[in-house]
Amino acid sequence: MHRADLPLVRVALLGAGNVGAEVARILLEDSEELGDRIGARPELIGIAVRDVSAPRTVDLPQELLTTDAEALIEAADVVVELTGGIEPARTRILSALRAGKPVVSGNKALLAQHGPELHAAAAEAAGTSISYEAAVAGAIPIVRPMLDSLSGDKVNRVLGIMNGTTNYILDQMDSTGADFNDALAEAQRLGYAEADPTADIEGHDAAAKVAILGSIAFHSSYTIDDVYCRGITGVTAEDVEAARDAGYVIKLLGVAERVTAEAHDDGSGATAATPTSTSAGVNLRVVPTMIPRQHPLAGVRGAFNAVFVEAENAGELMFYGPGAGGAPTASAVMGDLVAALRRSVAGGPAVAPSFHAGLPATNVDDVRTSFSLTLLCPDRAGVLAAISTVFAQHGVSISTMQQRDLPDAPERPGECLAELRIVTHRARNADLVRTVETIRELDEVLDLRGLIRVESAD
Ligand SMILES: NC(=O)c1ccc[n+]([C@@H]2O[C@H](COP(=O)([O-])OP(=O)(O)OC[C@H]3O[C@@H](n4cnc5c(N)ncnc54)[C@H](O)[C@@H]3O)[C@@H](O)[C@H]2O)c1
Ligand SMILES: N[C@@H](CCO)C(=O)O
Ligand code: NA
Repeated sequence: MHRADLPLVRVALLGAGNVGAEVARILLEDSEELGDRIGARPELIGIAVRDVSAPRTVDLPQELLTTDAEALIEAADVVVELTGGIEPARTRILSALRAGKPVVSGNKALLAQHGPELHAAAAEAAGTSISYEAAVAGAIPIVRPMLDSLSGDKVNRVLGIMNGTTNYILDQMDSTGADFNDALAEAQRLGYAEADPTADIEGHDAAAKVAILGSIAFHSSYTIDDVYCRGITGVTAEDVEAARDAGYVIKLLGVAERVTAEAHDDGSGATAATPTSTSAGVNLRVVPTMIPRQHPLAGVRGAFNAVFVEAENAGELMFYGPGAGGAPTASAVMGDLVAALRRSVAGGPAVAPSFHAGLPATNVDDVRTSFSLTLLCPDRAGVLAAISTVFAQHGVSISTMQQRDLPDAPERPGECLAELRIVTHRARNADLVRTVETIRELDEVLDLRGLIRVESAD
């Protein structure tokens, strides 16, 4: 068909911030080429903003700006939501879906909290869809490969660096020896972290992405409340240095993994002290984790993201690239928009993701990982025996123990102290927590620090 004869599709854009302004730019610059790809020319009919006179990162035609988002949605064929937050984004998306209009969104906070409701609304209005590639790891294609390319496989684990701000901070701490506060200040100066970086450094942003990706990977609906979440504010320069000395790097990992009822044997011969009848399900968590320097995720530097997928038939896959930023995230939004419009042009109902499996989210108590911890002790006979007895009592098996003598420690002038770095075999989280509580009470232990999970230690 000649370009001039292509039908028009009316696109409403909600939000003209970092990502929205870039989406508007691409739509305005590339609409003819995109029209050829879609078979209909996308026409940006308006951009809903809060303040039409606010400064923008991209020069946008003033006549497209409006504060009446509802009228704009009403007039459109497809809606792109890039305002963020729960309301009014949720209500606006629901009204568009109920009117049969496809929606593209980057709103991870909303998807991680109200995903089931939004998917249900899309499914009820046959022919429509909600797409959100931008919501997980920005530009990296991961949502659609999980939905489509891996839909015939069985995913066992998804492991990712899904927050650029925290990866930048941990990378700075690792490569320059900076402490947490200095690295955070640098991340803010470079514009990676928000002025209020809480959602990034406390792990909430990554937890939202784990809920979204875990739902797709395991064909079950999860929300952010199902994700056990620990941020990086407690990670010290000493932890990072100790990890480096032992051949590891600390990353904030988002994990969604299949838990089977049989996954109890750690290969060490130790018997767990508490019953371990784990029910099958999926564990979802965000935790600072030591990973070996040779692991593919260890090489993910700066503000980059990566997602590592282990699937039964595909084996190990890694998806890597920019996880944030206006133009990169706009690329993911545009991919979803083109795909949704191609479907509309072709006709027929949209294909909904399947969440039929209903695998329950499991409690973190039953998760089995290795742990690293450092103890400060007096250097005298019987100390090691007392400590290792507590580990044995709780069924936690020690994999490696390194001793460093500290003859001049300020804690006890004139006394010989030793620092013990212990890495355990895989153990249940609950058993490890009890071990640590008991060890803290021992007279032989002056300090316990650097308690961090370890991936792939045995
Ligand atoms: N920036 C990134 O790198 C990135 C990456 C992935 C996903 N996302 C997601 O994309 C979305 C947009 O992110 P952003 O970085 O562009 O945020 P932003 O804060 O730069 O932009 C949001 C814009 O929406 C406007 N807005 C807020 N409420 C509104 C309302 N009720 N009506 C009209 N306009 C309203 C704000 O004034 C602001 O200009 C968010 O959901 C975010 O989580 C962002
Ligand atoms: N704040 C997020 C933006 C992308 O979701 C990050 O640092 O990765
Ligand atoms: Na993505």
